[in-house]
Amino acid sequence: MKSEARDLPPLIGAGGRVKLPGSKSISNRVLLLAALAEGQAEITGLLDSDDTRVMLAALQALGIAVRREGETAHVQGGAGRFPAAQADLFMGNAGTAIRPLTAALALLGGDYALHGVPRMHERPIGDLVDALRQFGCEIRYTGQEGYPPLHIGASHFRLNGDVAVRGDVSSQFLTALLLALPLKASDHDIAIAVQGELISKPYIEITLNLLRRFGVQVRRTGWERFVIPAGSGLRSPGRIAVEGDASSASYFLAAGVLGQWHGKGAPVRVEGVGRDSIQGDVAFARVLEDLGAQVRWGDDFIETDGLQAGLTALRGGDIDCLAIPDAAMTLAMTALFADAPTTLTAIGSWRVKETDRIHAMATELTKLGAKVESGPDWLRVHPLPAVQWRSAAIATYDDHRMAMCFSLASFGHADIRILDPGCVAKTYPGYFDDFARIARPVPVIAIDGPTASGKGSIATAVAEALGFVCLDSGVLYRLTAWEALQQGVPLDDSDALTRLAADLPVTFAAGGIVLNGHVFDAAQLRTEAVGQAASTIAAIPSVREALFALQRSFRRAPGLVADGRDMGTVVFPDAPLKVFLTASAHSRAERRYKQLISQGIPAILADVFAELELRDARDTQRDVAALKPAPDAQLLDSTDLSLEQTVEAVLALWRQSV
Ligand SMILES: Nc1ncnc2c1ncn2[C@@H]1O[C@H](COP(=O)(O)OP(=O)(O)OP(=O)(O)O)[C@@H](O)[C@H]1O
Ligand SMILES: Nc1ccn([C@@H]2O[C@H](COP(=O)(O)O)[C@@H](O)[C@H]2O)c(=O)n1
Repeated sequence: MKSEARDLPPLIGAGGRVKLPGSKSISNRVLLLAALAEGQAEITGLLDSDDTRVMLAALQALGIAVRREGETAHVQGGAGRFPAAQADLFMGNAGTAIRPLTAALALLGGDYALHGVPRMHERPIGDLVDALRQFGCEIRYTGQEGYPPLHIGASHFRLNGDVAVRGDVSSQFLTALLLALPLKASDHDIAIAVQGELISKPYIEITLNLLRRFGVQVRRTGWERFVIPAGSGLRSPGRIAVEGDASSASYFLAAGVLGQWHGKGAPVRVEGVGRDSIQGDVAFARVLEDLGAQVRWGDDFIETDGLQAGLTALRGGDIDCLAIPDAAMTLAMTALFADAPTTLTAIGSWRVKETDRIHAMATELTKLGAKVESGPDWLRVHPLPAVQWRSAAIATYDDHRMAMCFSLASFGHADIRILDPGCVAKTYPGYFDDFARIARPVPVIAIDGPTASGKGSIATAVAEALGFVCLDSGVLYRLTAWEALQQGVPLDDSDALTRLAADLPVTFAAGGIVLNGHVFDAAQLRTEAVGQAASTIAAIPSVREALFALQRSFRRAPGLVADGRDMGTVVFPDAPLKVFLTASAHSRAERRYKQLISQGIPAILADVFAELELRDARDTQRDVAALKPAPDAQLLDSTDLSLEQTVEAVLALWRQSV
């Protein structure tokens, strides 16, 4: 089931610390090794995500006793066998679970069915199956040849020289064999010969490192031949800690660079990986450093802090990503902010990941306005100038890394909506909450209140004092009403009014409002007829919805002051300062009366008062986005304050809030 879309506020900076969730690659390898080993294992820092749950559920279905307490799991090893000789195993879309389990089950033999989500059935496994068949394993494709689902039958284990496995499609095939073959190496050396250039070598390093922890010393000749020595057997190390996930670290490390030079930021530190990490994706931080980022390394942390002295943007260039296929996706995002095109090479494996990531990345970057080129195993991303950014709803293709990567687009100059953000549960269920904790959104001062309370005048003065952008949201309702009156659209024709609002041909230039390509005399909007019509159509939910994105598009660095009726309650609910500005009805009527007269618009005070009360009633009593203070709004009564005093009061509240 798809999750609800998530709108990300544009960001002006980033700063803080993130404790990384456990590494997916380490978690699933350690779980399998512990399940097959002799003895009990206590695994700390274990990742809790879809992919690790899939592995845990499979191991339990295979009869392994696992007790979980938060991030710690206690596994009673099966000492080289699974108690259940028969099982039906759902593998979701977890490549790190299905591949090594297939190898272990096939070598042990039994009656096992392995299947997953539809995408899993499109991810190749034929090279692994071919390798296992050389050992006499019985494996049958129950769907499409070369892909899951699979049925595993009896094992007629035999050794016949080196076993060949391809290394150029996925390194997980080799990992699967390395993890499972100690089960059969009691009497003989078992050798694996890798065919083709091995990709993702650092992931093989993780596998070898963890095998060592479980007592198996694999010998290797370069990256072509691996030998599991006779007499090898898996023995639990007792306690084993899982490092933080280095691929997940990449988003925060990128944020620490983009956030610092785009505005307000402090360093961003990820905790759980450091200079001695066994994960290859920590090399992402070195790549960032080469591109011009300031990076600091600790034993258990990595920190980024903007750009190196003298730089104004990250450098572009060609980057060989063979060793960092997952974290390389993050480089496609930082490339938007570089000073020259960035070409990611050796990323052919992206084609067979959770989705075709080269296609997905190119498609979604293009939506933002970026120029992107791609080939079978490469992707070139051109820098995206501020004025060319387009707001976009980003599709995530049921791929956690697509969702996490595109959170970085919120450092750009557009509004970003992430579709189906829940797909991050595969490896990082709390990602968006952690990202929000280090993100510094473009600040908004929301000023709401009744008619003629002074919102517009105060908002303009506050914006000027702070150098912020100013949005008078009432103008959008007034413009829609004005167009409706011009075109003779009845004020109860909600469909026609919604179309008018959605296609409002308006831009806001330094010289004022440009409507239908012409500078518009804003005084025409200030008549009471337009005001009443505006408040009538403002009660139509679809009209409000149609104006929503336009209002949010005003939130740009360095900040926004927005005035209206629902700025703090609906449009910018995360505004760090919300002011509800009031004044007595009498003083508001008097102010409006004086304002109209000073503008040469004839008015009668009693009429102004009556119309103001009518509009107040309509605005406060409507069903949708009714005028009311947000629960966290500061109430400010300006009845006895001058304009200047009111401005100062708002500025004082702002100073207190930052
Ligand atoms: N504190 C104040 N003291 C005296 N006059 C004020 C004060 N605040 C605003 N005014 C004046 O009141 C008039 C109405 O203010 P303004 O147009 O800013 O109100 P508003 O809340 O934006 O109204 P609307 O909702 O109708 O757009 C202006 O002439 C403005 O100068
Ligand atoms: N956020 C807003 C702003 C305005 N309205 C409606 O538009 C009318 C005109 O607004 P002014 O601030 O220019 O007077 C107003 O009476 C509201 O009905 C709104 O609903 N939400």
